[in-house]
Amino acid sequence: MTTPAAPTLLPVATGRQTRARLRRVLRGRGPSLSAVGAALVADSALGLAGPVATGRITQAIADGRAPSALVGPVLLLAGAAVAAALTGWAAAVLLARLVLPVTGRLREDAVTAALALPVDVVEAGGTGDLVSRVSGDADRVTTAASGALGDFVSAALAIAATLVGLAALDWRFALAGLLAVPIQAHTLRWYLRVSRPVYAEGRAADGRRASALLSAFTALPTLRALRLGASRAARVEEASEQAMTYEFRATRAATRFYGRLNAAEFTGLAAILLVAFALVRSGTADIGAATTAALFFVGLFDPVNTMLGTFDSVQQAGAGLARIVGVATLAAPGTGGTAPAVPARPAAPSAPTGAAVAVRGVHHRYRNGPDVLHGIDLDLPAGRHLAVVGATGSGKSTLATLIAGLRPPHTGEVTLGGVPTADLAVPAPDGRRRIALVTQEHHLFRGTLTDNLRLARRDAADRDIASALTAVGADWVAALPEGADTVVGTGATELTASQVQQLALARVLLLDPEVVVLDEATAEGGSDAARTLDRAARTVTEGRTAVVVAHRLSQAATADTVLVMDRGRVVEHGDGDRLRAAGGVYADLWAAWSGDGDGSGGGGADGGKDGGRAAEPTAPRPAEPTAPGPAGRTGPGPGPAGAGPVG
Ligand SMILES: Nc1ncnc2c1ncn2[C@@H]1O[C@H](COP(=O)(O)OP(=O)(O)OP(=O)(O)O)[C@@H](O)[C@H]1O
Repeated sequence: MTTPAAPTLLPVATGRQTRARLRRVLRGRGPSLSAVGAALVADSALGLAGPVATGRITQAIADGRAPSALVGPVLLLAGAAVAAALTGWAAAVLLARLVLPVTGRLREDAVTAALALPVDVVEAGGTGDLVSRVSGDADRVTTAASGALGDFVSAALAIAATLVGLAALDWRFALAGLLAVPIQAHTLRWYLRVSRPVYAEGRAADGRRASALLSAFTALPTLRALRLGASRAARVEEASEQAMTYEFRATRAATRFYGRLNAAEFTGLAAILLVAFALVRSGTADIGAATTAALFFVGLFDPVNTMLGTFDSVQQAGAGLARIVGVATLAAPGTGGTAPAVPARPAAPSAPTGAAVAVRGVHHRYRNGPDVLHGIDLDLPAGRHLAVVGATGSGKSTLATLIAGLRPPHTGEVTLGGVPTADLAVPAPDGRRRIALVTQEHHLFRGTLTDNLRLARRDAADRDIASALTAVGADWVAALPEGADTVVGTGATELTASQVQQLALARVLLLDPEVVVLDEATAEGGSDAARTLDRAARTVTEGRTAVVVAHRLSQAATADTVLVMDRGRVVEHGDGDRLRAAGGVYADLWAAWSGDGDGSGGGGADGGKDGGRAAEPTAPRPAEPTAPGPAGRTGPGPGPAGAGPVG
């Protein structure tokens, strides 16, 4: 069987990291832990009352005593049963109260950490793997912690109490019972050796299956259009088969494990009965003690099987926990992969001083691919607007995501007010977002339109939402059946791509960031929708530092500076009017665009989309260093010299 092409899975935490994380979340819960321990110990001790009472009853009958002699043991039996029920119930409740907040916190931290992960880490790891960690693994840990863990501890205590009970009857009973231990220990060692890698590989196979499923579902329209459904289904099936293979292997190991445990039970019980026979014959023990000893040992079957059997779930939970903590170690800034965990909220970086953006010597590549940006340098003073133009694939969106801090550059630095923008993905201590990015991807969550906008600011008042909608020209909201309270999204009121884009811009207004990066290209140039979006974009960028990827040249017309990119390099940079006059690449693009119409937006800025004009190789002009311009602006000034390239 061949392995389906799989993304590099996210890392798994080491045992030390996982234990450290557990210690952190359990800190301050000592009293709850003690209460659970006390309830479990009491429950285990009460479990011995049954065999003791039965032994006494057997002895009374063997001695031919009056029925009244049975009253004491029967009362002991009944009392112990009631008390054991109460302690068992208390232990379960106390354990749930301890475990549920702890596992809830673990899951919450994993989700927080996952949301803070750099985009390229998620892309490299596969969204499916991430989803399987914060859902399947987190569920497994919760279930094991509230079920198997309690069973495991109470079984261990029951075993300890029974061994003490056997020794109290006669040390030889305890010794006979211990004969089963080497077989059990050997069985457990064998099982752990065999099953541990099976579980770890099984979890990884689950992650690959989830990734395959997720990518198939997200690409559904494309798969249908290209009739690729069958081949994609075959890949999902292959990933499922791999996951199933591990499940079969785990089941086979578990069956053999329980078979070997039965052999251990048989050996121990046979030894106890032989010792009992010898002790009764020699008069060292009576029938009652022999009965109690045999019942003690039989009573061990369940706890031993439970304890060894819960290794299954405990192991699975351990593997799941290590995978969850692995996400957290990646997300913890500056941990170097050895940090015990992410804090509840990742540490906020130092605050930027001002809203100027600086790009220094930036090269970027996706995973192991070739460089798609080659040595970009750029200075954008606070409050200035930069338009980025260039052919399809020239690196505009990549530069935009680096400036927005969605991913760190491979080499070089992108800063806002002196702080790397990738660190600013975490909101400032005052909850404010410094940078907002509006991309070409539209995200409309099913819910009311208001809910969709409150994603940007949870406490936004209705009037703030109304004024944000007005500012982006979303007059159509008033015509919806319930205005801003209308449920929108799949299966409800559907919105056009341009309307969704307006909502994305309205979100930026609510977010009120210092820097806005716009990389949206929904509307055809020259259409009413394009004009509305251009107006909305101007409103959103007003008073902020702005980077606009100009998919329509109309978007570049009002920028302070224009940056022209070609094949990952800056080939022109400067004032738009002067660049047009300079007769270079931008002038060509402008001519092509305005030639299509009257300059009101008839064509696209992407050379590739315009018949490949700007997609032709463009010879870079001699490099020019970035230097403060005459009016305090940095980078090539607006004069003819400014029409030259930067990088
Ligand atoms: N997530 C990604 N993984 C791998 N390669 C990518 C990724 N995104 C972009 N690229 C590659 O990086 C290069 C630059 O792409 P980018 O999207 O930045 O260009 P662009 O100028 O914005 O193009 P467009 O106008 O079509 O959006 C291209 O070769 C593209 O194939």
